[in-house]
Amino acid sequence: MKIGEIWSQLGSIMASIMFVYAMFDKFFPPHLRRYFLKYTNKFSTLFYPYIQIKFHELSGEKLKHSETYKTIQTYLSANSSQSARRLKAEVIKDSQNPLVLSMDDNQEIVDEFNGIKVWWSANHTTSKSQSFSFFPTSDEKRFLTLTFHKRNRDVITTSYIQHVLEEGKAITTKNRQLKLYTNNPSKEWMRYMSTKWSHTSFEHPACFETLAMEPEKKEEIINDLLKFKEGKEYYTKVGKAWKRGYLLFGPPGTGKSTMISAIANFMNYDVYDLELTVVKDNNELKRLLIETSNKSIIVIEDIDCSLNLTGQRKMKKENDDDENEEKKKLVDKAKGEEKNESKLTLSGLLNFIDGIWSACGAERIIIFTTNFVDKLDPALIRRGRMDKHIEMSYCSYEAFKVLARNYLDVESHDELFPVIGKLLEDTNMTPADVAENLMPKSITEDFETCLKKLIQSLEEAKKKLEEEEAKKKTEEKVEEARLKEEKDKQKIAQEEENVKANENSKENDKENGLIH
Ligand SMILES: Nc1ncnc2c1ncn2[C@@H]1O[C@H](COP(=O)(O)OP(=O)(O)OP(=O)(O)O)[C@@H](O)[C@H]1O
Ligand SMILES: [Mg+2]
Repeated sequence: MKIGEIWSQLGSIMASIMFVYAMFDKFFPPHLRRYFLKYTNKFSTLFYPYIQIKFHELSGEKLKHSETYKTIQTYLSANSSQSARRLKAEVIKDSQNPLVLSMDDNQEIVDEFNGIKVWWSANHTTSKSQSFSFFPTSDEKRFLTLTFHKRNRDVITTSYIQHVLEEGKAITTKNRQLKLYTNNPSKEWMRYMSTKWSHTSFEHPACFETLAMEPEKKEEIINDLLKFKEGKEYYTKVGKAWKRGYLLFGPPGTGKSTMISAIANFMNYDVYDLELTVVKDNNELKRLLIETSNKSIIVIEDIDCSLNLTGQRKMKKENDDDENEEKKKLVDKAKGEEKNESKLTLSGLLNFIDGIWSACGAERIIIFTTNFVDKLDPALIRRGRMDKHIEMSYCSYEAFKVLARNYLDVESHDELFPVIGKLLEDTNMTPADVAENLMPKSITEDFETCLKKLIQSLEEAKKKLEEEEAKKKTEEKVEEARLKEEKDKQKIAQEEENVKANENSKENDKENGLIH
């Protein structure tokens, strides 16, 4: 018989005694009751070498649902679905696995930690509500009981419980359905909602395995993310806010947005897609920031197009050395606007990134994307703000191999892969275009047809590029010839002028009698 069962039977005996005790409550004088309790307790502790800890479902004065109870339940559910005989099924909101199985009441499961055995059981007590109500409810109290030998008290109360809570939290985070938040109110009524963000579930399937880019570069990003995720102590030690900024830049279709989704899935973070063009002023930006949660990614796509932030910054700089009255007036105006926070400004955005931003949250990543990195104000993308600059480039051979595996399940092809590799070197094709060519358009298209289709596209692209280069060269030559002609003309004109000037001077000399 299991330890838990033995002691649950002993418990029933004790309960029967207590019942008898309760029945005769009225007839026992109080001092006899005290003796009875004292000796029954002594009796049980003498022979009972186990310690029990109860974790109640409802806790605190207001009987709120206990987070600890939920976390332990999550930890146990992984174990109980295999070992408990009677299970309870629950549907959990916002979870990737909405159906959660946990052990049913009075079931018991065994867990092991560093070679120590412990027993968990799910229990409940029911007592009828004494107070009058139109909707009588039975007062049911649920709790989980942890039983362990008293010789293991220290390990269990310090390390084991900590381990259970950490594991439970990790499982909750892993199973959490990610959310995609946006501040772009698509519906008019949303403008009047108290919260500035609306959300939907984030279900983008992108991941690092399917992201096409050079393996070393990918590895470097993954390592950077892992270091960030596990960097709580490090960031505290160096006195830096636990945040990291990434700048993704490159031509359209090179995978910047796909990379953001891959990062979100890898880190298990929610995504806040911040649309700056609809943010009224700096105050609204602050409010939006305060409403974001930890473990999240704040994304500003196409930062170069979002606002004319560069202009304002430049105006401010120019003021330092330029005395021009007109400019000064403009700068004062911009400063006034910043002061009143009546507009969204570059300094507002910089504050968003490293001012109050640092103080009101942890474990957050901010990502900017742009097609034109040179257009951005250096202040916006300097290290410390945007810690890592990642260039998303045209499709390389290594990136193509990832796409071929994703789209065609092909790892290599002796004949066609080298041709594609060579053509990719000679052209600038984005991973988006390569992917489009590789995608079978009908069930009759096999992988070789798709690879040949890509080769054809690459050859066309190469031809186009060569034609463009040839055209450019011809134009350059024409321009060169035009310049040469102009120069020659100028030279001839100059020479003619010189001859004329010479003749004039000779004539003058003749008139003056210097030449006979
Ligand atoms: N590096 C890549 N790896 C895998 N797929 C990619 C990659 N780049 C592009 N793609 C494919 O091309 C599509 C477009 O890519 P994506 O939207 O990520 O490009 P982008 O760089 O964000 O472009 P834009 O600058 O126009 O926003 C994606 O849906 C994806 O299927
Ligand atoms: Mg994009």
